[in-house]
Amino acid sequence: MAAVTRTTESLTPELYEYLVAHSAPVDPVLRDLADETARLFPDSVGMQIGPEQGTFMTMMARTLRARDAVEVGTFTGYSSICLARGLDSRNGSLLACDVSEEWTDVARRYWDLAGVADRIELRLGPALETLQALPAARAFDLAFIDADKTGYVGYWEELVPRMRPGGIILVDNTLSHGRVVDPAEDAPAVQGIRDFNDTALADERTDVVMLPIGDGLTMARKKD
Ligand SMILES: C[S@@+](CC[C@H](N)C(=O)[O-])C[C@H]1O[C@@H](n2cnc3c(N)ncnc32)[C@H](O)[C@@H]1O
Repeated sequence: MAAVTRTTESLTPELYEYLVAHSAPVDPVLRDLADETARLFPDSVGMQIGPEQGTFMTMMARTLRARDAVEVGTFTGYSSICLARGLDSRNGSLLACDVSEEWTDVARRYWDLAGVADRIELRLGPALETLQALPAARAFDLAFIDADKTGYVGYWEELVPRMRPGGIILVDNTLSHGRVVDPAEDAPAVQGIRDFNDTALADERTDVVMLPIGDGLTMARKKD
């Protein structure tokens, strides 16, 4: 292994709180959405991205001046609102893919409240089929993958060719809560993430960095 010059700090709960408090504040719509999701779906609320990740994704969309974005795994809409807010306000569009009508019904309500409903198109159904059915010319500046972990390699293979040069793919949960490095861990979801991480690293069409945001956020840039 190459010499390590400096490592990332481990975050204590106090440090994490400080980090969130010193990032752009979460607005009332996202706060209400997080609260309602916790109330309606207490066993699933952990699937939602955290506030600093949401802010980072909005900034990423703005920095890229992204017009066309796609999300694989929408749930109740937190990450889709963060992405949509960063898109070009005149002609930005986000294709949101999910299988759950129940969860995305909540998302639809909050897209209205956040004022981004006009720039989000929801497609219900297995996301791999949705992506495979897109017209050949459909291209993206920004993509976010956050659905079934065993499907990540398939989503990657569909999305990389559709990314514009310089486009960014963000991929969630790439540390699998630390389980990626546990040799005794052989759950399909963890193996799916390991396979994805190896696939992305070996892919010569992109440059990749894993960021210690949330449960690990991989950022891949399509080469020019
Ligand atoms: C981790 S959650 C997404 C969380 C969301 N990005 C957020 O920040 O609130 C994963 C989502 O993927 C969806 N999903 C699971 N398998 C899927 C599939 N094959 N195709 C499309 N969506 C799928 C689930 O219904 C769920 O809403």
